[in-house]
Amino acid sequence: MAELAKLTATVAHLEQIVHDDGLCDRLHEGLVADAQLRHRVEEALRRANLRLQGAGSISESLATTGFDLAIAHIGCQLNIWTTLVIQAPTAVEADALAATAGVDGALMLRLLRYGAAHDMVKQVDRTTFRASKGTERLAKPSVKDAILVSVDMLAPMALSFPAYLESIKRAEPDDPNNTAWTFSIGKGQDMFAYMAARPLYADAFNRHMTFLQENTVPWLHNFPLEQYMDVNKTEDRRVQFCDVAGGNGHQALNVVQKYPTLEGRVVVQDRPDMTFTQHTGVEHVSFDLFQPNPTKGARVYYLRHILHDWPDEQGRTILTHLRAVMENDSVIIVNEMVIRDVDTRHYSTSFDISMAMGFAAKERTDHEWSALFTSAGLKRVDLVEYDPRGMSLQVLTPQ
Ligand SMILES: C[S@@+](CC[C@H](N)C(=O)[O-])C[C@H]1O[C@@H](n2cnc3c(N)ncnc32)[C@H](O)[C@@H]1O
Repeated sequence: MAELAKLTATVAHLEQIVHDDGLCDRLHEGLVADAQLRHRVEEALRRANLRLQGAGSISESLATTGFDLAIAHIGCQLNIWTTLVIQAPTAVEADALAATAGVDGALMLRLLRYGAAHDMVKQVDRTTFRASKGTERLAKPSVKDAILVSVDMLAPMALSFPAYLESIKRAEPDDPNNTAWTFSIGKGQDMFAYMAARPLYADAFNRHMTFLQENTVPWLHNFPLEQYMDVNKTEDRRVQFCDVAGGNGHQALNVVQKYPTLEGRVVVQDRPDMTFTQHTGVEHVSFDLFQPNPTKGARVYYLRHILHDWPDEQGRTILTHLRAVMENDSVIIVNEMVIRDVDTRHYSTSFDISMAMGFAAKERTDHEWSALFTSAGLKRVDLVEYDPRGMSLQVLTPQ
């Protein structure tokens, strides 16, 4: 069959990529610079793999879904990835790694063999391993943070989702006080309050939120934010940019860095129990999303990954509080996913389901966003998709 011959040639090309580190690195660099192509490659490889699998393969991959996460986490806990990266390019005997980590030698060999089959390490011979690109990635603090949050928080929450849905009689989740999270790990406490009481997770989560932007096209690259702020005005202490529930302020920092002549104030608001990173040029203000906003008349109120954490009723309250403190020339800029109605993708639908689990909230379609804004007395005057995975900027003014 001609199609099989074609597939054989495609697979041979992919195998060549997999086995040639230099080629892999060059392609990786190219994809970092081309987000559209990177997204197409990710989707095409993932979907082709799913489409070509038989029922047996699908049940095997579903049955082993959590294994990569578990082994990646064990590797972090035992410092396997960092040790291999420090030793690189020298290869290390499994026994030596086992002795350093205080683990049984035979077990270490099996963990490393799994790692080699899943691109976490490179196997040199029967008992020797060295760092690969995959090991370097696993050794990055940001990846370690994501693994920790996933193992201790997200994965257990996801596995409780079926039982939780039964407990709410299969309704669409819409109560932020009763979510798969509060039902399982949170034991009644919402995720933000849970993390605020546990700095290990709050810090990892905040660093993860900062890291998220590394995998998307930076929103400030092509967006003319200067149209909405007074970037060159002197002696004006008006708030120019207010990052509403901005976490540790990394987005506001990007604004200060992009507009060094910005004279007005840049403010980051978040919960009083949230620990902030101090950034030069960025002020911190404690606030509550559900109380009147203390920062009046800012030029820009910016919300990234906030409204997707809340159902419509709470989203409307958040926007109404902002609407109440806007001046005639103020805008709200919402940096969120606009999820497609059809031809949906892995990234956006995964986020959507995780919002349902964690917060009884959702990623919204174009239509759902418009309805939410209108219900809060706002109108959308611009919509720019800046990332191929659907991340978009929506500019709102009072109606
Ligand atoms: C998903 S994070 C997004 C953080 C930041 N905007 C970003 O894009 O990295 C949600 C933020 O909302 C804050 N938050 C949650 N509930 C809040 C409340 N009731 N009042 C103020 N901030 C809140 C959290 O502390 C957290 O920093």
